[in-house]
Amino acid sequence: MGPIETVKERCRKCYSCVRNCPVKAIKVGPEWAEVIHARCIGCGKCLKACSQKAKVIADGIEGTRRILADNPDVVAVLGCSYPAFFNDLRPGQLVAGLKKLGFAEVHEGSAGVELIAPTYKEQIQGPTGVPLISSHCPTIVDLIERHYPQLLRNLMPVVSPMVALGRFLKERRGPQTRIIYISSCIAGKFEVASEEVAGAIDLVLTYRELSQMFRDHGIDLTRFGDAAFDGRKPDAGRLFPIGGGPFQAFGVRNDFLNPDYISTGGAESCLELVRDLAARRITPRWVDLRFCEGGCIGGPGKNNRLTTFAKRNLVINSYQHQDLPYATQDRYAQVQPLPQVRRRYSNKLKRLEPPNGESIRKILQATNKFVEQDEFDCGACGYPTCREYAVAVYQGLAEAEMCLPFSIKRLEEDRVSLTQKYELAQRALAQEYGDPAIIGNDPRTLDVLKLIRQVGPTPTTVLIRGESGTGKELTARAIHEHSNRADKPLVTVNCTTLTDSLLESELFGHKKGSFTGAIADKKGLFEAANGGTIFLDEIGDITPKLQAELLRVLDSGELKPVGGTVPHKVDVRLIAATNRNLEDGVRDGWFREDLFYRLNVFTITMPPLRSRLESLPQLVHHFLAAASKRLNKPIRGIEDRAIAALKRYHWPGNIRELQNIIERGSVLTQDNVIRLENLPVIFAQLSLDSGGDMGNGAAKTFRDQREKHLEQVEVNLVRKYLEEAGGNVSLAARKAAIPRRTFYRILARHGLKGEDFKATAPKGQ
Ligand SMILES: Nc1ncnc2c1ncn2[C@@H]1O[C@H](COP(=O)(O)OP(=O)(O)OP(=O)(O)O)[C@@H](O)[C@H]1O
Repeated sequence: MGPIETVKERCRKCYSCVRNCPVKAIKVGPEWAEVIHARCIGCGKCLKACSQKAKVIADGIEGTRRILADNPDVVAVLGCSYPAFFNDLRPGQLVAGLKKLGFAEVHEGSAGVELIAPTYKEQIQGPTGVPLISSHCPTIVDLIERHYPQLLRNLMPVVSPMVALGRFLKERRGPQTRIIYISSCIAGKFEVASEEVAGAIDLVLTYRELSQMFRDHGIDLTRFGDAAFDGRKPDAGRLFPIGGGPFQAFGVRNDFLNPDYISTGGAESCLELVRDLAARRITPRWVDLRFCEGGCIGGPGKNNRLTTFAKRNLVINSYQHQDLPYATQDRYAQVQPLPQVRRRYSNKLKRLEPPNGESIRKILQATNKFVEQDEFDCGACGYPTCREYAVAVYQGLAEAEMCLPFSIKRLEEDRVSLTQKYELAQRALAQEYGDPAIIGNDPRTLDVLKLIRQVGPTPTTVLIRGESGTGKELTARAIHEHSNRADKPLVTVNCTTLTDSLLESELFGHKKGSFTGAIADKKGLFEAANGGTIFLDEIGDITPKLQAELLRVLDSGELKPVGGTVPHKVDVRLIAATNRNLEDGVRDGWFREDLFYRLNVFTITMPPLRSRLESLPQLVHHFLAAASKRLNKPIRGIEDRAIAALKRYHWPGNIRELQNIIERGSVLTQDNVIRLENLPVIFAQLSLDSGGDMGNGAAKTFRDQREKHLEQVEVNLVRKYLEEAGGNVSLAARKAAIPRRTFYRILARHGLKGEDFKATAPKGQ
């Protein structure tokens, strides 16, 4: 149990505490980041850094309540820095409030400074041997005991003013006295529990906790009159909490040019100085260090909005105006005999095993850092460099997911891999339940069917070429069906959906540990297709590196998984497809010539739909039947004028586009017959351009034809606006820039309704 605890449920693992902890005393686990008490120096940086308030100071309120309830003789000591934090109250009001809470006496902690001053003076002025480091800041003591034990003998062998005063008070009042020290310092909570000084102070309460107690008891200090302090009245000790204050308090004459005496505060400066001392780069006589910026007035135990300088002024002011109410009791009048103030320190360093170079290399590689340039030292993990982070991972303080660039990349890879798996699953379903028939009775489709029948039963590699949506995959399936491998798997891979490295491992498999995330051996798709066929769709999109590997597999018939050393035989027939011009690729250098010739053994070129329009009606009826089944809707047929319009289109998306249009029309039709109106607007236009029948009988005369044309233009426009507006008539009227009522009239004239267009939100058709 230490002074800083973690509220696990609040921790969001943002690593802010890791980033801000000067001694890296935070261990990040799978769910939260917690303080390692043996390494913690109680500086409170993590408290300030945690926006979620997941780091909290061990509560002192409950303990104080218990002590007050069980003992009649409880003394409150206000830490030296209190004038900087309770600036909106008179000190006498604070004393009155503390007495109201049940404290028997109230003392100023700065009185403790006088108790240690003689020993300090003696030490500083005597032969020192090594540079002395003041020991009144418990964070500095912890820093040296836990992280720089080589400086133990530099630590001033004297207790802090807090402990000295605690001992003094107990000696004067008897051991039944309980002493609560109220401070800005949370490391003091640590200090009072340490073996060397145990018993002097019973509990340390922060200023914030004291304020909370006043609130809990409904005590409004501003209404209180002044009560007097009971202890010894301090003098220069009041300057102790600010940087440089101890010089004054201990009567050390300091000149800023004198390198013998140094006073500094703040984590950075203190760490720098401690490192300098540890490395013997400087040899002053005495250094006065406070881990908090500006001294104890920068302590984390209570926030107020004042700057360090304003707080410093308040402390100086309290020293200069010695008019506080005091009623020093007789037993404290004499400072002699002084309490025992000497103390020793112990080595509390918990050395964690350092990793060797090989372990660091492995950890770095596990987060995609293979060469020095991969080490960004971005600091997002909380460690300033990737190497320090790797050491932390080795020592169990950090985990791989903390590396942000690595995690982002892995998420991206996972996304791509899931997309691929989803596609594979979809294709498998289509294979299982889809209709593999190749429809068409035009000469070019019949040629394709003939080639399929010829090449199917052979082991020959086939390259299928053609525009998108012309049926390349369907053809690949038909070849497999016609082969003597039909009872073996057909594995389809879309080469565009995977990154190069992922595709290689998907195709050829990988060995455990061969790259990040390769947590076990994995078989590749080539192996899954063993005995059957592999269909590599969009083969024109694979990189030259993978082209080389593919060529090697095709030539040798042997497979080597990523990270593996031993190749093994596979018996797989390859069918590849592309809509890219591979000859251009060979010429421009993005496709290997040798692979091109290896694939181009038997080529089937799929004709575009616009060159086999004779088969369009047959295809339409095929897709109608399929849509009818899928939509569970008894579609009876399609109007002739709709077929005629379909035939006039140039079909850039080929058969897939036709299939989609028929499915859309099947959704839209209200009488189970697909009409021209159920097709995208462009088809009505095509029908019009052909001078075709608009559906109301033949158009004979010029006047009739013009009338019909104009009407049809109007219908088309209105339908377009309605489609764009997703059936919302008001919106469609606004888009058309005509009054809503006029728009309604036009709709009524053509028998159109807004709701018929609800499912036809704009698709750019
Ligand atoms: N002749 C055909 N008869 C029946 N359906 C066909 C025909 N040609 C294509 N299709 C259908 O059209 C859709 C597209 O076909 P396929 O996926 O095979 O085309 P593709 O050329 O491989 O397309 P892409 O290049 O975009 O991968 C599929 O649903 C397929 O079933």
